[in-house]
Amino acid sequence: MIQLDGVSLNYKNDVTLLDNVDLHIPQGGFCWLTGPSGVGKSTLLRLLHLEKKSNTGLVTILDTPTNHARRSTICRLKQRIGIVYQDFRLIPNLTVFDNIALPLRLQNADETTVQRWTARILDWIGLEHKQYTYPKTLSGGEQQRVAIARAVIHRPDLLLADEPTNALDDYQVKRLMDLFYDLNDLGCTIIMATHNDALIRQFPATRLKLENGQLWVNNAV
Ligand SMILES: Nc1ncnc2c1ncn2[C@@H]1O[C@H](COP(=O)(O)OP(=O)(O)OP(=O)(O)O)[C@@H](O)[C@H]1O
Repeated sequence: MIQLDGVSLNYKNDVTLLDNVDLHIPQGGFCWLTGPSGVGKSTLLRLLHLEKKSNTGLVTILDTPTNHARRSTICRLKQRIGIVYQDFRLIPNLTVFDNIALPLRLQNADETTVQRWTARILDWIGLEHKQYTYPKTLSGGEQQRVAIARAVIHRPDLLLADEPTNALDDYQVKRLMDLFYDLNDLGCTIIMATHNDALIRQFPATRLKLENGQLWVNNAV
């Protein structure tokens, strides 16, 4: 379960992005996060990923109150979260294989598991032939597929995705949504920021709309 109670958030001397926001998402929920450009969607995802602290209010992630949590608790929680950044944030001096394998290695998975799971997901994203290359040699769409693979390889309990379809073609978008639905069926909570209304219409789910510091929740009919 994800819960925000009276959460406010702003960058120094800047407008309030979240103004006393309450939110409850049950485990296994699937939500679209929408709102005009610059309204704070990426920042909200960073808050849920425990990279950014709120100014006030309580933040509960995967049933764990985080405000006064120890650093070790936060580290363990973060290992249960997958995130696809809008700008991918692949690690430039790691190969495609090592970028994707990173979450498993951070969990100290044994190397046989690392090799097997990474090979499987490389096959799924169609980039086995590029596994020994570095991110800067990839196209935007290829980088996005690597970022998606890295976000899901450790089967997270919470998946945060910031416009993960931007650089993908229609075929890849359909496969991505199938993957996200499969993960969601396994109990993963998914929050996906998008500007793509057609995608939302095609795949109805709860819609969180962020505007003027308020988060409006619309359940899919
Ligand atoms: N590190 C930062 N320091 C100061 N201000 C920031 C920082 N990161 C983002 N902002 C500001 O916070 C506001 C919200 O940015 P954010 O990226 O969260 O919006 P967004 O809704 O995701 O936008 P978009 O849809 O265009 O991706 C913007 O005005 C942005 O300039």
